[in-house]
Amino acid sequence: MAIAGQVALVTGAAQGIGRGIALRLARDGADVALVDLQPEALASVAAEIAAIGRRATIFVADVGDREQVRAAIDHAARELGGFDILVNNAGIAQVKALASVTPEDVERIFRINVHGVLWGIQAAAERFIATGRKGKIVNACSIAGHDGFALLGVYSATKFAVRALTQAAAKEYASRGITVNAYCPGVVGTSMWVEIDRMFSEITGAERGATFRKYVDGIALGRAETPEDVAALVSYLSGPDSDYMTGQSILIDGGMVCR
Ligand SMILES: NC(=O)C1=CN([C@@H]2O[C@H](COP(=O)(O)OP(=O)(O)OC[C@H]3O[C@@H](n4cnc5c(N)ncnc54)[C@H](O)[C@@H]3O)[C@@H](O)[C@H]2O)C=CC1
Ligand SMILES: CC(=O)C(C)=O
Repeated sequence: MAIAGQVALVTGAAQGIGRGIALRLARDGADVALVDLQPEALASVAAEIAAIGRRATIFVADVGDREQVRAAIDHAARELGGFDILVNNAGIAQVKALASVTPEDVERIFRINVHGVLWGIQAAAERFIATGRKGKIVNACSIAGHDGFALLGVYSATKFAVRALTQAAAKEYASRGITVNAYCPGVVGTSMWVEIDRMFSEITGAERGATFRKYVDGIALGRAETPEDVAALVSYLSGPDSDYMTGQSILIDGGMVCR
């Protein structure tokens, strides 16, 4: 119960990895603010957290909008009585050949995966400094933030950008006792991968499920990752055992990409 009584805010918490992280932080003893675009799914995760015995509050916000991210953090602090941990998890993927990428594609993906992380870092750090908290910021990166993947070029670029923001923010806020790290999952069996697999099929003609299986075949530990695998690392990065770690983007991918 290393973070018992602390308040965490998780974006993209309605499903997949974000839901897994929110439930894990609640089991670790935190009260959790759940942010996403999907109110009904958020309410269902909030009910799961209540069943664990922790408080949850939901807030519908688009992480690509700076003011909405600020409002979400204000809401969390007001409803749950503080603010200690931000997990910038929300993200989207697109599978497309670089030759076909449009300015609209780039703007849409960067707006959520990169701007969303930046607005979260800004608003969280400002509040941590104002309240004297040595807060924790944890960002969603990816294996694609360590290695550029074919047909996932723009997505990969966003995750390299998240690594850069994580490093810069860690250095800017270190003197305030705020740590900033990122988790880099491999192939997690969520809706995102169902969608990635579908988009690969459209481009390459591969049968549905084949791209997912091909990627899983490249995992040394021999299985796809679960949200719970990722949440275990986020739990560590959110708690006091990682107090001497900052600016790191940690691979948790079953040995797919070794650095
Ligand atoms: N699934 C995977 O294999 C991997 C995922 N990741 C990263 O982990 C994070 C979570 O991924 P998954 O859970 O797999 O995805 P997912 O697609 O299952 O869930 C993403 C959640 O983010 C929400 N979201 C999307 N745009 C939003 C916005 N503008 N504002 C607020 N919420 C928004 C969605 O409604 C959804 O609930 C993402 O940043 C992704 O890039 C990284 C490596 C691998
Ligand atoms: C979704 C994701 O980050 C990859 C590369 O699978």
